[in-house]
Amino acid sequence: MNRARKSSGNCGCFRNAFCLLKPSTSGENGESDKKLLNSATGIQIEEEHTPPIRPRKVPPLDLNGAQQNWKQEHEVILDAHQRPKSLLRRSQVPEKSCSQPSSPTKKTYDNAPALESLEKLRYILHQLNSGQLPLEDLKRNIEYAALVLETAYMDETRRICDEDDDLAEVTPETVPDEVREWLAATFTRQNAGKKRDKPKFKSVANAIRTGIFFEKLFRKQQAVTCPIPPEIAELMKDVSSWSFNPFTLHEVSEGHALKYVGFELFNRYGFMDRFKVPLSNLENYLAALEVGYSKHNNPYHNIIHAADVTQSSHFMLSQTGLANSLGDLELLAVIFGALIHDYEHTGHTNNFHIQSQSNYAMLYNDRSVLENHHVSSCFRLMKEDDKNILAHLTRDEYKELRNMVIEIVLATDMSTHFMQIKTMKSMLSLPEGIDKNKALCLIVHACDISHASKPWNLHSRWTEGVLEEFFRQGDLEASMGLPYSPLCDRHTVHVADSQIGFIDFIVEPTMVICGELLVKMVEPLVSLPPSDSLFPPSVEGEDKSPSNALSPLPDMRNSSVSPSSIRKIPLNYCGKLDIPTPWMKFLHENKASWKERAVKEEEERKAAEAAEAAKTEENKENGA
Ligand SMILES: Nc1nc2c(ncn2[C@@H]2O[C@@H]3COP(=O)(O)O[C@H]3[C@H]2O)c(=O)[nH]1
Repeated sequence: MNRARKSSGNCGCFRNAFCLLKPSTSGENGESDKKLLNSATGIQIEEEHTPPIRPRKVPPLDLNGAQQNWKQEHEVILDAHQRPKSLLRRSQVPEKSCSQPSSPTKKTYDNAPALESLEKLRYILHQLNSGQLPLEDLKRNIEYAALVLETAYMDETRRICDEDDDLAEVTPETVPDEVREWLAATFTRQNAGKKRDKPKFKSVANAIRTGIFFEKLFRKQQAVTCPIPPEIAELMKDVSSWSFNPFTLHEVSEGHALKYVGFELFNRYGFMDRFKVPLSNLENYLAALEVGYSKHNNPYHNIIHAADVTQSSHFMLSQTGLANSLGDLELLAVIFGALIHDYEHTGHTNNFHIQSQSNYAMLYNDRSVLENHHVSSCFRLMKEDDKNILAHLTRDEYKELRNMVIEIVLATDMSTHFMQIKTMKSMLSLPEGIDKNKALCLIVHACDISHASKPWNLHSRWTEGVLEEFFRQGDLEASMGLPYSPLCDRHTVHVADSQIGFIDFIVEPTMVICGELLVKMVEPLVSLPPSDSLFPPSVEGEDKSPSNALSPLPDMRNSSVSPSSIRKIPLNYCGKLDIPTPWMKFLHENKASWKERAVKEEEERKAAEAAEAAKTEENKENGA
């Protein structure tokens, strides 16, 4: 069999070839550009002969001659197109294996190296099964086989680009003169200014086709990442910190905190490639979310709150080791659920909607009125093709994700709070495992009220916002003749006391349970024998639902983030599991701050009451 034909071309990865296709204004010697362009892309600009691509020289490893014997026992049977059809022992091999009829005009492409590497791979398998193949040999042979297959692929690619009959697809009228001029001037480095005979149609058409071909090939190979401007990327260095400041992000991004938290986390979790999320759809979807979160100008339930809850959920997943026991779909459910969880919040409580018999209350029969609206309208948004970020999920993946996201968003309804805590407490006390969906729901719910466990500068700002939102509702209730909802009468609320109660009875118990939940879910990963991967091996009969599908996280070599930053297990210097719970420290600090303020507020109230009493007294005397 003849060997693979050699070329003088650079057969680097497709990316190199693609770069050569960029309009080159540089380059001293047009000839060398042409040669590079020809060999890397197979475009016939002027030369008739198109040299094939040469595989990088990697000497195949002789598996100490044993392989030769193995080859003597086996024969790779080729089909009519010289493609490996089967691998048979010699005794079963038919008399004459068919071979591709070679025609003088038709270019023949030699599959010998590919076949050889196929045999090698089969032999390696054979050796592996008998446990006789050293790892080093395995590595070098697989590397060689991969190179050969890449070469075969490049040759095949050239064949596609070179075929005359395809040119019919690119009809002359689709290549207007100015494009032709540009292509000739760009790809052939002829002086575009002076009059010259037109380049051959075939080479220009090839240039178009090959450019499109490599563009697609390049995109396919290139991990899709959402664009993040440098000043935002700088802030995102803290995106995995519990003290991340979403207010600063919102200011620096000029009101797009949610968009950039979405972009950053979709990049870090590799969702764009894993779920083939079209970048423009994600941009459109996040923009629509930001419009929804801004609809009612809420001082609390707005873009920044959604960004805050999403970023806090990211911390829970990536900094505690939890991500290691979750599949890609579960990770997406948490991040996506957090992004959408308060979409188009009206700035009122569910109780207000029910008492005022609002349209939403009618629509959802007084059941988790706002939460139903959030999740329903966010899935409806994706029915618009240009916002459908889940378009490329399989049917099963979509079904599974939708189910998890609905549960997560509905679980942010405070009316389910105590039931969630009670259920989780009992699950934690039992030896059986934790219901994963309930765990994810609790994580996002905890993040939804977690600002009380953030640094004071953040918590105090959130408190202002949420209470102002309560007070606006109270003003509305008063104007509607409705009784004030709890904490909504701006004239009577004791802010510090109410916050101490919020922390003591709601937030702290939730965060404590969260911490216990994380230990229960992550500890088993650490006690696995070191040879096991970080991902629990699939147990016989375990459901193979899409959410358990795990894929390696994106190659973040070009980013400041290493894959381990999502799926790292927090161990201390003794190798013991040490899950960070920064929220506990801030909860205690914030409670102490509120206690101090409560004293001051009480003093101020007393002073105000005394002054009021004195004023009343004075009025009496004057009046009397
Ligand atoms: N009292 C009090 N309630 C809060 C605070 N932050 C959030 N909440 C309430 O917790 C609820 C969580 O769910 P929502 O976001 O729908 O609405 C939130 C508010 O009603 C706070 O700082 N103080």
